[in-house]
Amino acid sequence: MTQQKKSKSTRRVPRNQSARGHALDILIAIEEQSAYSNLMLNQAFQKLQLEQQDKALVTELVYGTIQRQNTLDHFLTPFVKKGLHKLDRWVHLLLRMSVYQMAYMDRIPAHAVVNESVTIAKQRAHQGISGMVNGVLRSMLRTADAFTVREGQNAIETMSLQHAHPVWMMEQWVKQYGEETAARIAASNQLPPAASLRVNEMKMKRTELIDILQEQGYTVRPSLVHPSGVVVERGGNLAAHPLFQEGCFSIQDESSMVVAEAVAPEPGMTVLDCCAAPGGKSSHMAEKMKDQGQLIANDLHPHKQKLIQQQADRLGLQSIEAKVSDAAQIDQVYESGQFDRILLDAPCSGLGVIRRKPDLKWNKQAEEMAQLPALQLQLLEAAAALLKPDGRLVYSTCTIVEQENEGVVQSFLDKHPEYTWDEQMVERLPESIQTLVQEDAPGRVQILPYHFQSDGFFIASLRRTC
Ligand SMILES: C[S@@+](CC[C@H](N)C(=O)[O-])C[C@H]1O[C@@H](n2cnc3c(N)ncnc32)[C@H](O)[C@@H]1O
Repeated sequence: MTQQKKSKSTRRVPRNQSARGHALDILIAIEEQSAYSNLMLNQAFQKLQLEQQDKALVTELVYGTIQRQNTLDHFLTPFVKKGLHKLDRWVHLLLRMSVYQMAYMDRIPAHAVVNESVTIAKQRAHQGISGMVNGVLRSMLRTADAFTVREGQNAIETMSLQHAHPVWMMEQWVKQYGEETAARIAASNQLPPAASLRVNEMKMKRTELIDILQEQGYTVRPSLVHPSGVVVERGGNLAAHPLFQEGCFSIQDESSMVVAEAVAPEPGMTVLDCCAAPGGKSSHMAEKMKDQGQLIANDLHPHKQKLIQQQADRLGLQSIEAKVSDAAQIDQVYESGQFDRILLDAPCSGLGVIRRKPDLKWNKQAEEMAQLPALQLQLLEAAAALLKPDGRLVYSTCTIVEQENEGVVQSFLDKHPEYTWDEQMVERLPESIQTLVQEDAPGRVQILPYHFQSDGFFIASLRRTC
């Protein structure tokens, strides 16, 4: 988020707001409260009761303005003579949001953007500010290359402006993946995420769900990633759908669905999910077990236990037991060698889900991320003590950072000769994902956000030999 800004805003808060006015209020609230954009949008929508069309516009303006903030500032800088850092926070955000519409939203005519932005400025402050907003936006429109990225000081800086990511993050990805792949990851992070559903095969077939939703006017298609997945291209909030309430499907990203395939628990087994809330993968595993056996769904935070239980109740899954404990000490809670399968879906930097949470990329610090592998290794070691000989331990994250993924697993294997890569994992994965597995590394897979326009995910499977 931006560092500048006078803490006291000079704005008045108008009543009867337009969709753009609401979007500006949400952007201001996100900055002032350092809040997550998705949570802030949900909260605002509950209060505002907007039409579906306005909701879509507000969502696009909020996500787009946050997604592209460094590029938008780059475009604005030559036109704001006193410097962006001297603007009031809300004026800066209004300018960013206006430039986002002019540079990236074809369907809104530029003059309409200027007029609307000037009206918003007039409603909130004195004429000087609306005059400045008008002047800046109109001179941008008169300048032929106002919305073209200029060369940065080096190739990485130029990429960071073109693809709207912090320089340090682009640097890290170029080092790990090379320039071309890093650019593809960053470019795909700008695309809006599609919603996807996982059908509960205990209650319904995927084709049945697709037929029902299509008849009701939703635009849906089978997932190319997972055989139980359904991608929703148009139609609205499915969390309110009666079939969701009846447990016929869950809302889950397509990459997330692959994790339970790697674990592949069977009916009657004893399974531990170490970091389970809100319960997406626990419920998927329980469904695969046909709800027979015992699935301990553990999380650190007591308030999240309820989320897991609600999920299990909605889906009618009796085999899930929601528990609370610190997974770093979970070897003190259960007997060693107790579990047939263990999943550690570890807390991570989340850099695979930037499409859903664009604020992540501006808030994360490289130093803070550097602490994660030590914690992840500690969690993996505690979990590993609980697995039966010949059992399976799956480690997954929703990040694309090598140190948190293969790096953690390799450090673990170096210290634990009783564990080895599970080379059979590849055979259990959906065909689409098998194509991503490297021939010489069949026990792990890195899904990148551009592969299927789903979340970036790392999945590794380990086998206990003795
Ligand atoms: C990636 S999320 C898990 C998502 C979950 N597996 C699902 O599919 O719905 C990571 C979870 O780890 C939990 N967590 C973080 N540190 C933990 C710890 N030390 N012990 C147990 N859980 C922890 C967080 O509360 C968070 O819910």
